[in-house]
Amino acid sequence: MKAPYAISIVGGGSRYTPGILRMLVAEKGRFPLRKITLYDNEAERQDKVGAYGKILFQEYYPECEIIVTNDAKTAFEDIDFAFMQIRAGRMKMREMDEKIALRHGCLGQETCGAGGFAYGMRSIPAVCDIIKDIRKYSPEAWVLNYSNPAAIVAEATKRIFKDDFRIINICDMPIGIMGFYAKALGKRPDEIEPRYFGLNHFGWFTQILDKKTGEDYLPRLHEFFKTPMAAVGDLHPTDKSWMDTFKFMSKMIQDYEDYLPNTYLQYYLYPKHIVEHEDSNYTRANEVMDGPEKKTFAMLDEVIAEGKLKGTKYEPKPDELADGHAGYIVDLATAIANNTGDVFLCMTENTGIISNLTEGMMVEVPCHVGINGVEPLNIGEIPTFQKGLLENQFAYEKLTVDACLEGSYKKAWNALTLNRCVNDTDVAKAILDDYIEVNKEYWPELK
Ligand SMILES: NC(=O)c1ccc[n+]([C@@H]2O[C@H](COP(=O)([O-])OP(=O)(O)OC[C@H]3O[C@@H](n4cnc5c(N)ncnc54)[C@H](O)[C@@H]3O)[C@@H](O)[C@H]2O)c1
Ligand SMILES: O=P(O)(O)OC[C@H]1O[C@H](O[C@H]2[C@H](O)[C@@H](O)[C@@H](O)O[C@@H]2CO)[C@H](O)[C@@H](O)[C@@H]1O
Ligand SMILES: [Mn+2]
Repeated sequence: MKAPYAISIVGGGSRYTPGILRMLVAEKGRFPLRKITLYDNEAERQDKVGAYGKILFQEYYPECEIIVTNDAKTAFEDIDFAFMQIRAGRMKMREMDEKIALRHGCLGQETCGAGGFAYGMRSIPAVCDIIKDIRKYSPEAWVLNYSNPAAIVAEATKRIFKDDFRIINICDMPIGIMGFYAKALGKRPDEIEPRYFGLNHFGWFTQILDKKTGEDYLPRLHEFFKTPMAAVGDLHPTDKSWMDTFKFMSKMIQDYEDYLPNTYLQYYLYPKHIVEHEDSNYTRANEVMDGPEKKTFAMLDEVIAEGKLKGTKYEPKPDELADGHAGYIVDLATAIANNTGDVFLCMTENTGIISNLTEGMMVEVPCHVGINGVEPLNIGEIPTFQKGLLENQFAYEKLTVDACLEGSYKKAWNALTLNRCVNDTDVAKAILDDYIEVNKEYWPELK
C-alpha cells in the first residue's frame, strides 16, 4: 500500500459522509488520496452526498478523483481502505427496533437492549456480505467498520473472517466522551489518552492520562462530574437526548465510585429509569430523522443549488472540523498508513488481555495501531462487578451471532432473555415474535 491512497466509503449516503469528506480534505497532508468511491445500495441520498463531494473536491481536492456508485466491483477494485458505515434497514427499522421493545415495557435503543438485538440480526448478513465483496476485489484492503451494533458485528466478523487482522471495528463514543473530559480539564483532546476496558457500548475508563506528564486525571474528573450541572452546561451542546445522557452520567458516577462509565452503561444499569423516561410514540430515531438527518440533507440541497462552497455559509473552516466521528476514522487510517503506533480504542479478541474474562471476547481496549494492525495494551484482572456484567453481555452477544448464523429461534430467544434490558423469558419471546414479523426481508429465517 502506498500514498496516495484509494478509499471506498461504504454507506456513502450516510449523514456522516459529508463530515468524513471534509476531514479527508483537511488531512490530505498526512493521508493523501488518489481516489475516493462512495458506495451504497440505494442511489437517491448517496447521489446528493456525491454531488456535494464533487463540489468540495473540485474546490479543495482536485487531485483526488471522486466516484459515486452502486456497483460493488467499481467500489472495491484496487482500494487500500474501506470506511464502513451502513445502517441495514435504515432509520425506519431503527424506529421499529425502538418502538416494539417499548411496547413490551423494555428499553428501545439503537444498539442496546432488544433494539440492539434486532439491529444486530440485520447488520450481520449485510456487513459480512459487503466484506466478502471487498475481499473479492481488494484482498488486503483495510476495513474500518463503524456499522452498528459494532459489538455484535465485531463478534460476527471475528468468526466469519478468522484472523483477518485488517478488519477493525471501532466506536466514536469514548472519543466523544474524551472530548467532553478534555473541556472539563481545560485541555485539548489530543493531550489526553484513555485507559479503558469493556465490550463496545459497555465499558469503563480506568485512567485518563496526560500524554506528556503521565498524570492520571480520572480522580479529578470523578469529582468534577459528580456535580450534575458540570456534566452538561456548554460542555456538550447538542440535542436533548444527548444532553440528558451526559447529565445522567453524574448519577452513574455518584452511584459507582470506581472508574468512569461509558454513557451507554445507563441503559444496562438503570433500565427501569430509562424506560420510564422514554416516549414510545417518539423515540431517538424520530429525533434523528427530524433533526440531524434533515439538517444534513437540507445543507446538501443548498450547496448543490449554489453549485459551490467557497464564499458561502457552508465553506469548510478549519476550526469547524471538530468532528469526533470523522476525525476518529481518518486518524485511525492515517495511523495504519503511516505506521505511527498511536493509541486507539479498538475491538480486539481477548487473548489474555483481560485475564479473568472469557478468551475470544471482542473487548474494546486501547491498542497501538500501525501497518500490522492493532496491538492491544494489557489490562490484567478486572473486578467481579464488571466481570459479571461483561460475561452476561458477551453471552447475549455470542448467542445473537449464533442465532443469526445458525438460524436458531431458540438461541435468539435465549439471547434476548439474557439481555439485562429484557431479563424475562415471556417478554423476550413476545418481543422476538414481533421483531420477526417486521424483519422478514433482513433477518435469516429462524427455526
Ligand atoms: N460505531 C460508532 O460509534 C458509530 C457512530 C455513528 C454512527 N454509527 C453507525 O454508522 C451507520 C450509519 O449511520 P447513519 O445514521 O448515517 O445511517 P443511514 O440510515 O444514513 O445509513 C447509512 C447508509 O447505509 C446504506 N446501506 C444500508 N444497508 C446497506 C447495504 N446492505 N449495502 C450498502 N449500503 C447500505 C443506506 O442506504 C444509507 O445510505 C449506522 O450503522 C450507525 O449506527 C456508528
Ligand atoms: O442517536 P444518534 O444516531 O445521534 O447517535 C447514535 C450514535 O451515538 C454514538 O455516536 C455519537 C458520538 O459518540 C458523539 O460524540 C457524537 O459524535 O455523535 C455521534 C453520533 O450521534 C455512538 O458511538 C454510535 O455508536 C451511535 O450510533
Ligand atoms: Mn458507538
